[in-house]
Amino acid sequence: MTQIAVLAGDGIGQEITTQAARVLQAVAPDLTLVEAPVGGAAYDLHGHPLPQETLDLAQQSAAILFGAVGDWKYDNLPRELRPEQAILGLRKAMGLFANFRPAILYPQLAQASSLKPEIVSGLDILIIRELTGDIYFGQPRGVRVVEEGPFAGDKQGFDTMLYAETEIRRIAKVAFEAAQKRNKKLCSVDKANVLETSQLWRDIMIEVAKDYPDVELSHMYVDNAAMQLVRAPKAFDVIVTGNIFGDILSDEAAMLTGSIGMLPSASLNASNQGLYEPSHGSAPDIAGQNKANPLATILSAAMLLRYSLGREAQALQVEQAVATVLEQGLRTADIYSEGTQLVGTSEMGDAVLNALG
Ligand SMILES: NC(=O)c1ccc[n+]([C@@H]2O[C@H](COP(=O)([O-])OP(=O)(O)OC[C@H]3O[C@@H](n4cnc5c(N)ncnc54)[C@H](O)[C@@H]3O)[C@@H](O)[C@H]2O)c1
Ligand SMILES: CC(C)[C@H](C(=O)O)[C@@H](O)C(=O)O
Ligand SMILES: [Mg+2]
Repeated sequence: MTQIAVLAGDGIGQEITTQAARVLQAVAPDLTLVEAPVGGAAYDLHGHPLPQETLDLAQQSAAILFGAVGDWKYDNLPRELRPEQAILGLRKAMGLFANFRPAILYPQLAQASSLKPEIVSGLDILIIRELTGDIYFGQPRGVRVVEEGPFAGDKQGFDTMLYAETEIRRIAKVAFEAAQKRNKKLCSVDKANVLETSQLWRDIMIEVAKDYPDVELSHMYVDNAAMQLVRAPKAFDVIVTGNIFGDILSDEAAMLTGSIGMLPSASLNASNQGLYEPSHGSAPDIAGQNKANPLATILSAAMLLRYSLGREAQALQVEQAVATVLEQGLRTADIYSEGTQLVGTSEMGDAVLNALG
């Protein structure tokens, strides 16, 4: 029995994972999908965003299909009880350090992108984001009172950006190997002109590059990368970067594809156990209205089939079905343009199911 944990979470999480789970079950009826609460939904039920039973289920499953967590109503809880701790906790507990965020423009969506069609048409880039280190997890962090200097007596918030050599080396290897399978161009994004963490990152990238002479390594500062992503995104092939820069750049790249509702992701650990989720959040502003685009989650399910289960043919079947519904002109509100047909979340799911062939 191959078990998949389905963790829907909050906001649009339930709506989008319902559609992705239907698609997954249709292409792979042998999979056993088991649901568990996570995020704010789990806090409401069990007083914790990542209950032990949910973590156990995730760890015992072949892969995890994840929706999204978070809602403004939990923003005043102590940090360790906020919904976002569930996804951060899963990444950390399962060692899911390698996050793949492919930004691919489906030709049918060239009009939906906020950039001119000629800038984005044919776009196919891969952002590889380190996911278990950096300022997200660095200690110490907290709020203290400043003792001296111009701000003495003030409360001061602080976080620590750090990366160990091993953490950089292992994400570098993943990125070079991914680049080898594509156009053999890897751009490492950092802020080495200012940050020690980034200088070490760059030094290790250069060192690891020696083992991959067929891959062309370049470096770019993150501010420039943010600019180049909207100026000439097709100049990139694979981007590798740290946790916080990758978070920001992947949302930016999402818009190149027409909508954040189109960007899937895979988060893998050393044994290719994986968590699959859209790159977007729980979108509380449109939750419960059948408006959310489920395609990023459906495409995440395709990545699950490919990366955790090695089922390339089924993954392609799902991706082809997504291309078909876009070709048919069906659009959720976020990717709608004149002359196309506006549909809701569940209708989009129905259409993908019908297109599976
Ligand atoms: N991995 C995760 O679970 C995850 C990721 C990002 C944000 N969050 C959380 O989500 C909550 C909302 O955060 P936010 O508003 O900054 O980001 P968000 O990604 O949830 O939403 C940003 C904007 O994009 C729209 N959007 C997002 N997904 C969409 C979809 N599938 N279809 C159509 N439109 C979509 C939303 O309506 C909103 O206008 C916060 O609590 C945040 O912490 C969770
Ligand atoms: C919800 C939040 C913790 C998360 C992150 O910052 O990693 C999200 O923005 C993402 O991109 O998956
Ligand atoms: Mg993010």
